[in-house]
Amino acid sequence: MSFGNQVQLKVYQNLEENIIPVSFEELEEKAKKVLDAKPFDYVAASAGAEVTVKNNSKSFEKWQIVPRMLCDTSKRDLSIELFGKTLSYPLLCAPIGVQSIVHPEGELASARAAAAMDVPFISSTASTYSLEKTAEAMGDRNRWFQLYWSSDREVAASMVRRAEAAGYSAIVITLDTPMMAWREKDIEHAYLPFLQAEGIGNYLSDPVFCSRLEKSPQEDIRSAIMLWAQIFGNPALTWKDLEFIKMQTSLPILLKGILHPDDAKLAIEHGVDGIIVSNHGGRQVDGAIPAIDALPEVCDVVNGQIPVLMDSGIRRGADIVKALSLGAKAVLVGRPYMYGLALAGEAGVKQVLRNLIADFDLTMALSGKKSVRELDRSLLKRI
Ligand SMILES: Cc1cc2nc3c(=O)[nH]c(=O)nc-3n(C[C@H](O)[C@H](O)[C@H](O)COP(=O)(O)O)c2cc1C
Ligand SMILES: O=C(O)C(=O)c1ccccc1
Repeated sequence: MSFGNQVQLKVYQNLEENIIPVSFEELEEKAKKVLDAKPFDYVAASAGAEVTVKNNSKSFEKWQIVPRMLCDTSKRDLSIELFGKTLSYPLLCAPIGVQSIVHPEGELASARAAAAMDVPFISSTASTYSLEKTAEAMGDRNRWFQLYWSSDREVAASMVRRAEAAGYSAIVITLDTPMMAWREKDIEHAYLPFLQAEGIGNYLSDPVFCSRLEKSPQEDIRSAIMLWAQIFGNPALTWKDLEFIKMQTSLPILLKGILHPDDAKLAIEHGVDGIIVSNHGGRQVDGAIPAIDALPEVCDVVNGQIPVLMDSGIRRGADIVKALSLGAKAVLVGRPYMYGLALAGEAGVKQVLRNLIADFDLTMALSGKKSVRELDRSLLKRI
């Protein structure tokens, strides 16, 4: 038997390092065993009756790969070009807030793992550690900053400026979460880590945020938490407001949470540099369309003018092959790396990323494609 790829070879050679389950389902199950119910449910659960999160996965199954034969896939290229940089793989770590609830090193461990695997890390506004500390953990590796647009727009502007100064190379504005959705598990547990000051590291270290407080967060953490709760999201935002953020930075701006083709059109009209098709892993609008089903129409209206990325339901290599074949330039992995983090910190995240890349490379090759540029809709059949 021959090994299909270098990453796979590494997976086999490092069997003793295989410290976490390989399958997503077992990974989730094991994370459930080691974590307390509150943080586990915060990560695993979704909005409402959790219909959308289930359909995110089910809809991937509706798209089936029809592999091609005799295509010489002995040498393969997984790299892509994005905003003037070469990415080794069409994969990024999704922005995930408050990672310290599953592991004390939180985002710092995930960011180090992403850097080691040459996977860009998207740092969340709602991180436990500040964006500067996360940047420091990554050296010169590619990183993006995700913005939750505060209702105090000077706070939002300050974070964007800090991100640019700290070497982040793109800004992702998440549009689908101006407020937290109805998440039944979190309500049952009465669990919101932010109320214990977890996940607000970017605010506590922000000069504009701190200037709004009478006393420093060290002297009066309750007031800081209250202010955070007041200004976290901004449901009043409209397309016109994008101009303000664009004025704060020269970095490319992506909009995350696009599902409707008309919103994709508006995004282009308003001069953004990229979009991320996402339903936030089913955590916001329960009943929302699965992201993989929204992707083809969005890609049709975008028609190659700007890169379209996607997340929500990426679990295995075949999911990446399908998303890219439907027009995504790259995908974001979410919950799987949180479970890797919960089980084994930095090494766990590394293993999740390495397995996903190896699986993607093999699935692409066995489908008869030697580079991501060759993936298109002719490879898929919808049932
Ligand atoms: C625990 C958790 C926290 C998240 N925090 C953020 C966040 O701070 N900012 C953001 O844009 N998206 C956030 N997301 C959404 C992810 O970026 C991504 O859209 C989602 O995880 C994709 O779904 P999947 O994990 O089921 O694949 C979060 C998701 C989870 C599971
Ligand atoms: O939990 C989430 O999905 C999320 O996006 C979020 C929102 C606010 C703070 C932290 C995470």
